[in-house]
Amino acid sequence: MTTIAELHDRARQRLVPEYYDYFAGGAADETALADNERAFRRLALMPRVLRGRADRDISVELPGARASMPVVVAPTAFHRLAHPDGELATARAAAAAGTVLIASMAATVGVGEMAAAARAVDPGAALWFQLYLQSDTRVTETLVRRATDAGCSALVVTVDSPVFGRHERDRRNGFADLPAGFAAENMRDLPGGRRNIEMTPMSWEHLDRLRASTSLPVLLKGILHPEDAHLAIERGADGIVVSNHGGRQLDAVPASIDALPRIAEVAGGRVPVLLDGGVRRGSDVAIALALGAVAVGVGRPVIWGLAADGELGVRQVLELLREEFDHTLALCGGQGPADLTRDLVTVRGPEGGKW
Ligand SMILES: Cc1cc2nc3c(=O)[nH]c(=O)nc-3n(C[C@H](O)[C@H](O)[C@H](O)COP(=O)(O)O)c2cc1C
Ligand SMILES: CCCCC(=O)C(=O)O
Repeated sequence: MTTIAELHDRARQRLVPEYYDYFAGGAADETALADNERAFRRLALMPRVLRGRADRDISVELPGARASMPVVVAPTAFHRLAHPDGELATARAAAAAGTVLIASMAATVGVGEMAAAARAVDPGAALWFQLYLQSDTRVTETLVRRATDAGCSALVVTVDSPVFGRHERDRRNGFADLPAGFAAENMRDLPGGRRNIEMTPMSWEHLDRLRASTSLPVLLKGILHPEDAHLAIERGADGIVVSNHGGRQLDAVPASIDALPRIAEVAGGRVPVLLDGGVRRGSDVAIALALGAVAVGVGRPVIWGLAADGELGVRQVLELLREEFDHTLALCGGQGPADLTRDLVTVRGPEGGKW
């Protein structure tokens, strides 16, 4: 397999069709889903010449972790629907790639087991834990404790989901919940049961409470409005993930990459800004970094790798992105991520719309 697109094709052939639709689908008309990828194709890189060096270093410093490349694994639910090894395979592959795995609260393997699988590959493996704040604060506290005990080095609170997105493929397929035999293992023994992950409206005060209850860095995932980035930083967030949830929440939103520049401007380097949504090529990673991200997350590509070939497939996805990003950096005349500056990105077509 030489591209993520090929792994996607293989995954499509292998997956149960209803599960494929769950993973691949977006909300409503899937406008945002499609635009996440298309928006990258509307942008271009303006390479610099005669300043290259052969000793490139693509590692990046992130909250509670150093990653071997500016690509991390975005949190996605229900990996055992993609492959019997589920999140264990994903965790091993992320550890082998030396990058951060953001464990989903809705994982079908508990975060402790994921961490153990990752650390068997690399004792220094870094995991973050993604969280939907629950209205019962005891549930949230227990989840934070489980993540902390597992050695997670940051929390990622998903803030774009006051309600579930309208996944119309799932409605058509009658896919409403995890099938029998699978469970959201992080919810084990919690009130509400293992299947019952709540998405409910939350406020900045809930976040204050979470921050007061943990010493872990807290990143907010799912910010698109620059004013929310401003508020997040004011309220002490340790990082921002610009994301439209892979086009699975509100459909009428911009592509993640189109929302990034203004948020990066607001952040002004005070906190790290990450981005996810539509990253399929190393050049997408380079564009996101040039527009102000310190790293990107990949969601579906990891699932395609997992469904195509388990741990090996996920490793392939991550190594393809590493190779492609490093290659792009070289072609742009860069030695490291810091060389990818905003002036390197342009909109396709003649500048100003005229030759
Ligand atoms: C099948 C699937 C499940 C997801 N589950 C979660 C989740 O449990 N928590 C979360 O914060 N985001 C979740 N996301 C969103 C991803 O973290 C990420 O924002 C998105 O997938 C990025 O877009 P990409 O798939 O184009 O890379 C999910 C996305 C997909 C596709
Ligand atoms: C309770 C599962 C949430 C998964 C999710 O965030 C998604 O499917 O987008």
